[in-house]
Amino acid sequence: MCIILTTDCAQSAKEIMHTPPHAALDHVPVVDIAPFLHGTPAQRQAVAGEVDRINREIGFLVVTGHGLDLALLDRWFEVSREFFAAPAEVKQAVLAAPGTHHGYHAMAASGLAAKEGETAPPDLREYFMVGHLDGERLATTPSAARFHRANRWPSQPAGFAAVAPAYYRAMEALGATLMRLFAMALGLPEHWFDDKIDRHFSVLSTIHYPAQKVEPLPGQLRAGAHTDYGSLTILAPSDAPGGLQVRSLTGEWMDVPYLRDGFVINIGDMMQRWTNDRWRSNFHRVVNPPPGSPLRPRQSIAYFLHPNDDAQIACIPTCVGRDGPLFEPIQAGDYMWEKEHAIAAAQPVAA
Ligand SMILES: O=C(O)CCC(=O)C(=O)O
Ligand SMILES: [Fe+2]
Repeated sequence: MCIILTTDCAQSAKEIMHTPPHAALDHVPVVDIAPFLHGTPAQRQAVAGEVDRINREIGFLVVTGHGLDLALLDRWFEVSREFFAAPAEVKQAVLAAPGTHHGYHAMAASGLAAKEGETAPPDLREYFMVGHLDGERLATTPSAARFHRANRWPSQPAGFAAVAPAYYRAMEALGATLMRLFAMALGLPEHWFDDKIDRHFSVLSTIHYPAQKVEPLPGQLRAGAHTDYGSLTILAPSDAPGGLQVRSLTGEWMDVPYLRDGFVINIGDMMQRWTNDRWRSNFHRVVNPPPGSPLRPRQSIAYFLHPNDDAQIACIPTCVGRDGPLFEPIQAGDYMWEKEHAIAAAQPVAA
């Protein structure tokens, strides 16, 4: 593929690649993206430069100024809470078929740390996943049909089937915006990713971590340490004890700050590979509430942005560096399929 860059742009991308490492971040930074959305070219570039620096170091940031309607987020939290509180048969009726995302995933039935080869007990959470809203139409080839299918909606609560798609659409829009910011951060034309995500197989997961009335098993967490495996994740956390932590460069766990209007954005393994290891897909986990804290559940909502099934994940031209591409090109869907099957094979037995 031929990428046309202006001399300035190519030069600055090259300089970024060879900038010596500076003081490591010891916190997850907050970035206001309003100047990227509404600012001058220089203001937009300043946000992009900051995002590049953060993604190279820790691959996690909290984004504000995104313009998303928080009332929609609150409503999605609310209908999700009602769904998780619904009778068991309501949840069982929409149980995800084995090996698929779409639908309900039962409490402590899987563990994220298993993906990293750990033998930790299953995670103390249950979740419901929504796939592309036009999944049936996009399942045009056997390859695409691995990820695309019809969504299923629970019979309760009544608002679920309307709120979930509305939130999914808001995430599609924010995801596309962030990919444009990422393109600029990588010294690419702003719309470089657009045609690689226009038939995406992103999944939205609404997650419930119940109040812990019984002590967890040794080594058992709300979500075990893992990296995400897509291109980027947009997470809406909630403010409750026992939250999200990210690993620092020196190996310590850092709490991710909670902001009412902040989305936590992180790089996944596929984006690390796409950027030829320029950006970091970092370890994170959700810890248990500290002993003695009030008994409270936690909710979060994660949108995992995956490109089109047939997008080629080959070293991005501005990321080649001195040593050339580190990885073979791979089709996005194949990459994900291999990852997910490795996880399925490594799952602990449900408690
Ligand atoms: O619930 C959270 O805060 C994070 C969840 C997470 O990392 C994941 O589902 O991949
Ligand atoms: Fe994660």
